Amino acid sequence: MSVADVALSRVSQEPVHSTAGYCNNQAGDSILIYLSIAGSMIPMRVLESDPIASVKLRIQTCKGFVAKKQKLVFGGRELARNDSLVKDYGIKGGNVLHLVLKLSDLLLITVRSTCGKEFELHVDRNRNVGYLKQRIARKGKGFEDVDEQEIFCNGEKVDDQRLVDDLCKDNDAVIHLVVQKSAKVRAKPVEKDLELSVIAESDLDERKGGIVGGGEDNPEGLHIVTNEPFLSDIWLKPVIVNPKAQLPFFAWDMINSTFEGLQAGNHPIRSSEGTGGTYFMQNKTGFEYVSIFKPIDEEPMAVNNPQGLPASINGEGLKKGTRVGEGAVREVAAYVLDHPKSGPRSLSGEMLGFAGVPPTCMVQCLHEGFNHPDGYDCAPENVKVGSLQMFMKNSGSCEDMGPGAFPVEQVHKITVFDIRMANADRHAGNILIGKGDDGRTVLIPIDHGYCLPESFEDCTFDWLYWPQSRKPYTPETIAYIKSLDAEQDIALLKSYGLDVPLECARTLRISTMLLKKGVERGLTPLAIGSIMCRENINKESAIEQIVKEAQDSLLPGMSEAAFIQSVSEVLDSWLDKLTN
Ligand SMILES: Nc1ncnc2c1ncn2[C@@H]1O[C@H](COP(=O)(O)OP(=O)(O)OP(=O)(O)O)[C@@H](O)[C@H]1O
Repeated sequence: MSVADVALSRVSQEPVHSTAGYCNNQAGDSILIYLSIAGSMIPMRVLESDPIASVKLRIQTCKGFVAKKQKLVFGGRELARNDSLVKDYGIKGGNVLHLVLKLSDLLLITVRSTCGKEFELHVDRNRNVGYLKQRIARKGKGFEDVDEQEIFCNGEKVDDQRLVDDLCKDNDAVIHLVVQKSAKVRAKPVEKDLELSVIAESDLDERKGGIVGGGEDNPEGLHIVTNEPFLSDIWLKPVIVNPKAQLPFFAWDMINSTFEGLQAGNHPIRSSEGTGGTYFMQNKTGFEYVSIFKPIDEEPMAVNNPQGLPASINGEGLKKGTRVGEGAVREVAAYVLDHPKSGPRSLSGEMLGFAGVPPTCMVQCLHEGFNHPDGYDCAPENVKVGSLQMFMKNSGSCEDMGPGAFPVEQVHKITVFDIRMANADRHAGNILIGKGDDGRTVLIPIDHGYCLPESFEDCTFDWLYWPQSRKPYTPETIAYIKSLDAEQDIALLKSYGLDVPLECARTLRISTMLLKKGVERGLTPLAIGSIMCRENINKESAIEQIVKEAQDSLLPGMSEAAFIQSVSEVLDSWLDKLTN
């Protein structure tokens, strides 16, 4: 069921007393709230003592939206804690909850040959069968000629105009792709994705050298428009605040490929997942995604947010201690601070750091394909500023499977990053699952718009509940943690022109300190992470209490350094009590 399928009437101005058609619950402390989704209002009865998880389950039962694909927002705050109660969030009768659905746009299609070789394709579910054939053809190996491919679904030939999404509607359907003269490909939907199995009539794959990637274009040269910006209706250039902090070559490659894609007429594709405006940017062939663009004016609660979230009243973002419009800067900061084991990356340095945050930079981009609710022309006010992040090939997110299979060191690198950055948005959907060169599972952390908040209130880490977080850090990871230096990190951000407000710099100092002191005492990721996260929404975390105690012990007018020293002492005695 898609959002558009929810044909619901708007809420009436009068309180609604009839329960006909509602998600109903008759118990004593029940209240009537409204769910706002895609411009419609759904009345719904819940108990004030209901956990948020039950509210989501009720929405699932009544409306068919799977609970883990739901994001609920009330009063400018995401109801991120499933075990917290409706009343904990201050929700009262008559209140409106905004429901955002995290629908996956990309289908992972696995093409498997009888020789045991396979390749994967990511295809937007809104593309048609003709496009799917072209993607298969680009992989070579006997499929080159699109005209030789025929796709059958439930015994009927599917024409090229049919949407890929339609092929996955019926989970029992078997789809066949017949490649005339050479091979057959059979496909069946596997949960949300599609698996194609190739039944070659000969050992064609072998003769052609096996199944490998389709020789992606590797555009050379720079195609960034650097002269007058508004001569063209397409515009993309990096935002470089400090000219001395140059962009590495791989960031330029990403920007160039993205620009070529736009120039070739390949429009940004808006993700239906997530609470903000997030766009998949294509390369010039239109067959590959190159990057992810997140404009600041389309962030959750920002004025041009396309997901229907109301604008923030006081400027505060969806998570406590963050501000609307700062998400892109935080995304860039997260990449800059995720330095490799060898230290902060230099120009020729490694692309990925310790945790593997995808390369991210700040850009400005003009294109009609973004959300322009007031209309579009090639005017300066329509230029969007935002973060551009490298698209990472993946087979879904950690939300799609149980955590048992994730390698310990992959989970640990993310725990280090999240604690250090006091990440307020680390749910399993924000970790993609990729494959390293050696074929092993790699976890890819994304979505860092709520890192380094001004306070620790909303820090939550899904990995706290994963078995890997109970295992101690390895000596290599401990060595990396010991090498971290918050003062150097703050200076590094400044060298990129990213001015860190005092409160955010303080967060970085305290969280780095907690991480270092924690490993010195042999604590596990679970033990350290639990100090940073609230057990429930109304109980302050240990780190919040420590910060408060340090603040209380300070005399007015004392320096930041004195404050940090005070936090250090309180933290030491807290940890001593914990470990003795
Ligand atoms: N670097 C990336 N590589 C590949 N896919 C990505 C990348 N970044 C984001 N995506 C895809 O885009 C989707 C939306 O991105 P993201 O979660 O960052 O958006 P958001 O609006 O900030 O979401 P949220 O509501 O979780 O905060 C992701 O679920 C993922 O499928």
